Amino acid sequence: MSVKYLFKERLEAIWNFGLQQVAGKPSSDNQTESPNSVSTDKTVSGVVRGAFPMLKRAALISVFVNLVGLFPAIFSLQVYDRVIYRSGLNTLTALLIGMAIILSADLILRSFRARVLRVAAVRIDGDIAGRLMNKLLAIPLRNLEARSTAAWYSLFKDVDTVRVVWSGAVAMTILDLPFAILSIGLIATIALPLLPVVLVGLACLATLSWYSSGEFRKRRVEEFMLARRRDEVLAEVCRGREAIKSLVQDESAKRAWVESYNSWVHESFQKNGEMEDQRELSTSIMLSVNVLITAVGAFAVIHQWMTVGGLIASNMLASKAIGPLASLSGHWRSIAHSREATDRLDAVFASEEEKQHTGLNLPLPSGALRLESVSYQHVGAQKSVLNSVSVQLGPRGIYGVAGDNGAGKSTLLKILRGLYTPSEGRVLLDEYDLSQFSRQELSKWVGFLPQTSLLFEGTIVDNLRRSNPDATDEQILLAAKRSGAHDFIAKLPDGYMTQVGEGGNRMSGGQRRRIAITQAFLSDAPVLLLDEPTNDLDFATETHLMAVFKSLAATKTIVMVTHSVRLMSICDKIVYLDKESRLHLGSTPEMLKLLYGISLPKPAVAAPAQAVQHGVAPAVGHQNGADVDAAASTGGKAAQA
Ligand SMILES: Nc1ncnc2c1ncn2[C@@H]1O[C@H](COP(=O)(O)OP(=O)(O)OP(=O)(O)O)[C@@H](O)[C@H]1O
Repeated sequence: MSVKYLFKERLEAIWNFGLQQVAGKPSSDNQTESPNSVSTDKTVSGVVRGAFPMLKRAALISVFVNLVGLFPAIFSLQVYDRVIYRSGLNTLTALLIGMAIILSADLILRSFRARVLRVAAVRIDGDIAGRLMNKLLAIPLRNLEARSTAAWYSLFKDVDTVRVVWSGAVAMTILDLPFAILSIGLIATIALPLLPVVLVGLACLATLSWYSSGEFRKRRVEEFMLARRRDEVLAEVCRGREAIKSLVQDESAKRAWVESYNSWVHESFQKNGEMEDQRELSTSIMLSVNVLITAVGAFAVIHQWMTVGGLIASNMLASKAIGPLASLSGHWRSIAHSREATDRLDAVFASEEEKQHTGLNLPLPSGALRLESVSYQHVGAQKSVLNSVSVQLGPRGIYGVAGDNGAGKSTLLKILRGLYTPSEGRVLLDEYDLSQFSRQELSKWVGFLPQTSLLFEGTIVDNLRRSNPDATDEQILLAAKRSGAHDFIAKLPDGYMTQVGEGGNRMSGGQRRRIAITQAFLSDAPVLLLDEPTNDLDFATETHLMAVFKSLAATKTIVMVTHSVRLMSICDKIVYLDKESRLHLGSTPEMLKLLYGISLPKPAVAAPAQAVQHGVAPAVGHQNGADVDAAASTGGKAAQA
């Protein structure tokens, strides 16, 4: 089976394992020794331990690789001491045939070891990356928001860092290190006078290695911390490209980038300079050892304490004995970086997770929402956004949420959706405390439209199915007609198969909004939470949606945050969040009068043709936008006066 499919299966096993963990079911894989068994140890070292059988296999192959690696030196010894002195051409032929076999075995063993290490490294990478993805999806939104997007993204780079140490040069150096003893033993046997030279070389390299392990001992690689900062700035610049261009913020963007880049490049230049010096020094030590071996060896040969063959062979063996230690000086940095990455990943793996599935199949609630003394404080915020608020919304009807910018309206909606857990108090949906359910369970009961409409690369229909993978084509069509999205989608050359681009950037703001509203409509939940639903929408679409909302409110509880007085006019009640984060509930006419000095005109009942055409009952109430707009402007003027 190809590696591609092997690891696809493994990633699926990790994903299923994550789901079982979330569902609270024990994993049957844990008890078996199948290649896809997933360790229950949630740390990076746990994952590495899972790959121990492969690493042990690589260590075992290393024994043979290192034994076979002694043969070229033995070959030289035989050629110089026996073949040359005795003109033994037959012996030379036999030795050459033997060496050809040994060198072939050496090549096979080395390739095999490299492959075993590569497979172990990919398995370690796949397991950690798979768990990280599971974890990322399970971390509560509040904690996700506490770090920048780039910081989360860089955790996946940490996985690469861990993998690099377990594969390739670093792993091979570590595996070869203990076998230096074999070369030293052979030198002691064939050229004892050279042993002190080799031991002095080893001592010098060990000292250099200890010196170059400073970052490992400090548990901090400054250069990589600064590289993370540089990447964060870069990510922010890329994300804000439109604002930077349109508001001509080039200078400040460049300044922020230059600052982070300079700090990184300064540290990188300095550290790489130190590393290069250390590398050159270790090369010099190795060359000096070779020169000294030749000099001391010549002296010993003259005094017949050893043979010329022993001298040549010892020079080769000395390189094998001290080579891994010399390489280690250059690998400390990767090892230190990997340990730092491991600590960071372990901290994330140990962090709090969202509520897991209860597994219960409860009857659909009627949609009555009740907040009981709810307070909420964001991570790192000085004060609470909501202060002991209590209110009952629904069942059924439309509730508008009004308040100044930053008053906490979106936060309130996220609490009602179960995305934020109250710092104090509780939220009930019918008689159920929301905090007992998982996000997935709640999605069947509570539909949500976020303030910003973010789509994912793919087609329109892909994006719609993301919010309800089981939706039928008919349900998608109905939801799109309700949101007003169908009108523009039907006119696109590729219709529902149109590519939306990265983040939906091939769609206009209003088109993105209509798709996002369709997504919210696709969940047939008894509660619908809408954060500024008609942002970016044209007058006609807003009018159409007002009728749709009114119609849906006959069976659902709709809570919508809005700054639009026109939209507020269709609400049954309005919740107002004041500057002290307190909540006030009143009827729409009463609150509009109180907040904006607007008196609503008499209800008009003309339903928009589009809404009726899409099977939506006529809206009742104050949906006559023109009247409200006129009233709003009068009210605004009155308030100003
Ligand atoms: N992730 C966050 N971390 C820290 N503070 C936050 C976070 N999100 C919002 N806040 C703060 O919480 C307060 C309420 O924010 P929220 O988005 O709920 O306000 P809002 O009433 O919806 O505002 P607007 O009308 O401008 O959309 C603000 O002071 C904001 O700075």
